[in-house]
Amino acid sequence: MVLRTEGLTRRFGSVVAVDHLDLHVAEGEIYGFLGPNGAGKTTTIMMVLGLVPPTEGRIWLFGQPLGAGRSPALRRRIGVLSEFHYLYEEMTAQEYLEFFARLYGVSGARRRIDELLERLELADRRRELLGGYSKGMKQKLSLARTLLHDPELLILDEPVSSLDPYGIRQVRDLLLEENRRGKTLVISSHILSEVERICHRVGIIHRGRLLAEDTMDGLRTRLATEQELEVELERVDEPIVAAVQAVEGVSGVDRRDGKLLIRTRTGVDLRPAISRAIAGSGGVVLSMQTRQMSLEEAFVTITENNISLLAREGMAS
Ligand SMILES: Nc1ncnc2c1ncn2[C@@H]1O[C@H](COP(=O)(O)OP(=O)(O)OP(=O)(O)O)[C@@H](O)[C@H]1O
Repeated sequence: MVLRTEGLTRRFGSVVAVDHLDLHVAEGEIYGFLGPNGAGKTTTIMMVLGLVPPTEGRIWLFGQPLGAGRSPALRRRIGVLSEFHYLYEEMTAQEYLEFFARLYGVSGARRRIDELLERLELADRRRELLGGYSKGMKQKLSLARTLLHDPELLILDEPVSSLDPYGIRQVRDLLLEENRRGKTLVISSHILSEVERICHRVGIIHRGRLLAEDTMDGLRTRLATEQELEVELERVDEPIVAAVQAVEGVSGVDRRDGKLLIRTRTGVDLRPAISRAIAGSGGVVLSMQTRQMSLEEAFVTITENNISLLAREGMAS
């Protein structure tokens, strides 16, 4: 495990920002750390970085327990992109990266800086003062700084919050490449469609508690209380709809654009029974597709509607 926490807790007065969190991030994985505003993501990251002391609980980084002091050797193995990065407005991008390269003692800094600026399409703007940079450009430059010393573990707090879709794609491609080179990534975000695209596993945190920690597929399966089947028919009529509605396990049927949208419970495959019901009413099935629940839907479900359900099921401690 690159990162592990056990019973990690942080209180601010009467507020429990992080509540007995057990996280597991394995080497080489891209881990999405998701949660709504105020869920406790930043506080968790600050504790992992040794910037905020935990009230209770323990943290291991690269298998070593995190002590009270911040070890410089440990810091060098981690790259952090936080929302609070301060950029020196009177420096150019080139000067800024050279400054940090010297600070970190990066060898082969010139090539690394060139490569990162090229990858993030900032190379043409490298001689401009950062005061004139847009928010998106600043965010990309902060990411370049985070990657500069080639850290093994990247902790990225909302890495694409200021980026347009094109910038998001650039950053995503760069992060995927870092991961292919063996880097472990922890990405805290609420931009779910992007996280969904690159994370191997996600942890969902709400009010400081971990509601779920699972692979994307596992999470979808566990979160979806209903799934939807989209059935295309040669023709749709009322007897067919009635026959489908009568199939046990079907909770609703809608007609849209000559198709049937059938809601069913998860965990049961009703396709054979539905096919038989349609055929028995004289219908002909042209195609049948199960619609996957996106993480965005899962996330909305988990944070707004299904918390008590999840708590009851004991999906996470
Ligand atoms: N220094 C502090 N003093 C008091 N309360 C704090 C402090 N830092 C965080 N909190 C509280 O702890 C809770 C968790 O906040 P945190 O910033 O960790 O959430 P987050 O998931 O990062 O949210 P966001 O997505 O909005 O950044 C919130 O209720 C917040 O108000």
